[in-house]
This record gives sequence, structure tokens and C-alpha cells, in this order.
Amino acid sequence: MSENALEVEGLQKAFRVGAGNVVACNNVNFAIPPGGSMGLVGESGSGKSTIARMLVGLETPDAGTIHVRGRQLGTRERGRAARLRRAKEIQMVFQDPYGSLDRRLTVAQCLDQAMKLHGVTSGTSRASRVSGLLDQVGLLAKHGESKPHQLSGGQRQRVAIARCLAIEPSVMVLDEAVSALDVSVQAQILALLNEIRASSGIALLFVSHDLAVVSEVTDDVLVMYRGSVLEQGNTSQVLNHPEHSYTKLLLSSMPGPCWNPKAVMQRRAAFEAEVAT
Ligand SMILES: Nc1ncnc2c1ncn2[C@@H]1O[C@H](COP(=O)(O)OP(=O)(O)OP(=O)(O)O)[C@@H](O)[C@H]1O
Repeated sequence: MSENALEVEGLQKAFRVGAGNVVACNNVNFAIPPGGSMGLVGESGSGKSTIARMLVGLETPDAGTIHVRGRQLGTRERGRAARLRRAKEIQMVFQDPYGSLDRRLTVAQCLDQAMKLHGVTSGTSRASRVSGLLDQVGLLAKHGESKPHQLSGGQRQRVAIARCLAIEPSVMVLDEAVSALDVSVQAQILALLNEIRASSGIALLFVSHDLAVVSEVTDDVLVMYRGSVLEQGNTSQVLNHPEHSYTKLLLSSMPGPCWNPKAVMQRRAAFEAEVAT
């Protein structure tokens, strides 16, 4: 059997809130093969970002295991060396790359720094790789001399993707990575991500509210509600023939020409009554 790029088993996380607990991730299981792509969808508060944050070590799971290419990640390890080891395996692209890019560095310096941090010692190798990376993400050589504020939102997101690629991870987690971009730039970034996974074998985990985006870029999808996975499977199967009433509700909530907010609210109330019983 071929090895998965990412395998998550029994992942669990609760947060203490006041006198009670909020279960943000309840026994979640999934696997993504190399070059595969999985979407994580669900309304606000369903636990998507908590899963993403556990994968990159920003939260510690209460239970469960994470394997990258067959190697188990030490989810409780602390310190710089552990952080770097994990970053080499799983990289994350955030909604707002402005917050994650160092504003003092040019794009070339940012990519150079990422490679240096992850052990590419030769300056000449790094310099030639910088131009290759810019090209790979559709930026021009001149953009290497720009600082983040001199770029558009789409270009900044390309830089964030190039920085991930510089580290050559096995998995990229994209948390609402295109939701701040206009639709035509979104389409370009999604095409780039599809190209990257096909050419590099990097697996993608795509966290998004936007089902249209998820259907464009993922093979499989996980539908989450209050920390639990309610439906899971092939993206086109789940989105075109949803089985769970919550997936149907999510699909009917998507704005479109026939969007009816009143009907959505009624369906939502019916669903909440159903889960409350
Ligand atoms: N640090 C925290 N402390 C307490 N509760 C938290 C914390 N982080 C998340 N939660 C709670 O866990 C649940 C899941 O949150 P999470 O951010 O993972 O959801 P989400 O699906 O990513 O939402 P959104 O789409 O709005 O980002 C929510 O009820 C949230 O309030």
C-alpha cells in the first residue's frame, strides 16, 4: 500500500470555556495521498482552524496521532528544533499573508531566509532557487526586489506559497487562503495550487467556507459541525449528492441567483431542532 502524505487518526481537542468545555475537534480521522487535496468545510466555529492549527503545532491535541509520510509527528514536543522539524513537514498559508510575511524583507530575502533556516547552506544554490521559485508561482524576477506592501494581495499570496515551496514540505495547509482575494485572482491561485500538487506531490489541506473553491481544488472533503465530521468522501459526490442534512443545509446557504436567506434560516432552525433531539 502506498504511503499517505498525511494521516490523522483520532484527533481530539477541547477548550475550557468558563465552567465548561467546547469540543472543537471530536475524533477526526482522514488521510491525504501525495499530490492529493482535501477540503475541510463547515460553518464558523465548526473546528476547521483548530485542526489546521494542531497540524502545524499552534495547538496541542488532547489525543490522536498525526503521521506525515509514515513518520509520526511529536505533537507535544516543544522548542525551536521541534518547531523546525514540523515546519519542514507541514507548512501553512494563512488568509492574510501580510501578517505572516516580514515587512522589512524583500521577497528574495524572505525566500532566502526560509531556505537558510531549513538547512540550504550554499548562497549560490539559494539564489538560483529563488528565481526558480518566483517563476514557479508566476512572479517576475523584479518582484524579488519588492517588499510585501509593494505587492497586490494575489502577489503576496503567491509569495507565501513560494515560501512554503522553498521548504519543500510534504503537506501544505491553506486556511481560507483565497477568501480575501477577488474572484479572478482566486481562480489564478487555485490553478497554481492544482499545478503545484500535480508537479511536486505536495498534499493540500484546504480549509474554506467557500464550497465553490473547495470543489475546484480538492479530491475529497470533510464536512464538519461543532467539532465532528458529519460527512466525508469524494468532493463531487458529497457536494452533488449530499447525504447528511447538514451538508444539504450548507449547500443551500451558498449565495447564488436563487439564494433565499429566509429559506436558509428556516432550514437551519429545522436542523438545530433535529440535533437538539
Ligand atoms: N483558544 C480557544 N479557546 C477557547 N475556545 C476556542 C479556542 N479556539 C477555538 N475555540 C472554540 O473552538 C470551536 C472551533 O473553533 P475554530 O476556530 O476551530 O472553528 P472554525 O470552523 O475554524 O471557525 P471559523 O471558520 O470562524 O474560523 C469554536 O467554538 C471556538 O469558539
